[in-house]
Amino acid sequence: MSVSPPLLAVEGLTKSYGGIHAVRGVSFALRSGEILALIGPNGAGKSTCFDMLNGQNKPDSGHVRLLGEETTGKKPREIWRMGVGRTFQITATFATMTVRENVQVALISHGQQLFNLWGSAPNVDRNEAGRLLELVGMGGYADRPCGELAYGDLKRLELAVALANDPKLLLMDEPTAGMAPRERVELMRLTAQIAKEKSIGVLFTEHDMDVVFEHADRIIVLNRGTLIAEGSPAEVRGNPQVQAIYLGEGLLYEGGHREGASA
Ligand SMILES: Nc1ncnc2c1ncn2[C@@H]1O[C@H](COP(=O)(O)OP(=O)(O)OP(=O)(O)O)[C@@H](O)[C@H]1O
Repeated sequence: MSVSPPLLAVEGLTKSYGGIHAVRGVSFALRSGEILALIGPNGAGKSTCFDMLNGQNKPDSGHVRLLGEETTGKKPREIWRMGVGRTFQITATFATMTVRENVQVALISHGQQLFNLWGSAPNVDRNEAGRLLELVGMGGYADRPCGELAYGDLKRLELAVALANDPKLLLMDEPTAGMAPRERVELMRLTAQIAKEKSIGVLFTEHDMDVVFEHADRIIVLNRGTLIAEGSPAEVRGNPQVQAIYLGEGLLYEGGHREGASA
């Protein structure tokens, strides 16, 4: 009986900068529909790891596979075309375009349609853009210029833009950075709901431990480039090694002050 490969399989991923071992032999897997958080203190290697998954950085060794297909060494655009979407720490939208047009541009890009950005974009994929905006609760904002949006709304728009690619895997680098606490929980609740409905796997890094422990199905913990723990939120919270690296930050205790601490 053949076993289908996981959505994302990471094997022995390694990257050094001169004498700095940023990521050392990291391996993990992610299933469709699963929400996996990647946490660790500052300098743990989270961003380096992320950038190797989306093709922005080349590993020294190791493999990344999407549904069994090698993505290692491919360019970001090729990896995106294979079904890996991403959202950014700093929102990447066109301020002078409307909210709907921003999603249309992403849809056009996905469909590889040729167009004149300022000429015909408003007529292309209008309905699909509207549907995606409804999905993230932004239907009422469709005709507003993006530059007028509040930060939390921009993040929801960014989610709609990432979904325009119909991704199998969504990489979210600190998706709630800069948001108010209530907005953070709301954005991740929405992301988790959409991921479950559409069977999208989500890998995210996050500084807010409330968001991590509330929304992740599973957590992996990096420290100095090495994966030191992996498990359910309860398992990771109770892991003595994890507690030791976060000691003093009050991160892992129910009801403790967790705001603003480093992921
Ligand atoms: N381009 C680079 N050149 C040299 N060293 C780098 C480079 N990028 C990262 N590093 C080093 O690699 C290690 C891991 O960095 P990385 O940014 O991946 O950690 P991180 O967990 O994302 O940290 P943070 O939470 O602060 O963003 C750090 O010691 C960092 O200084």
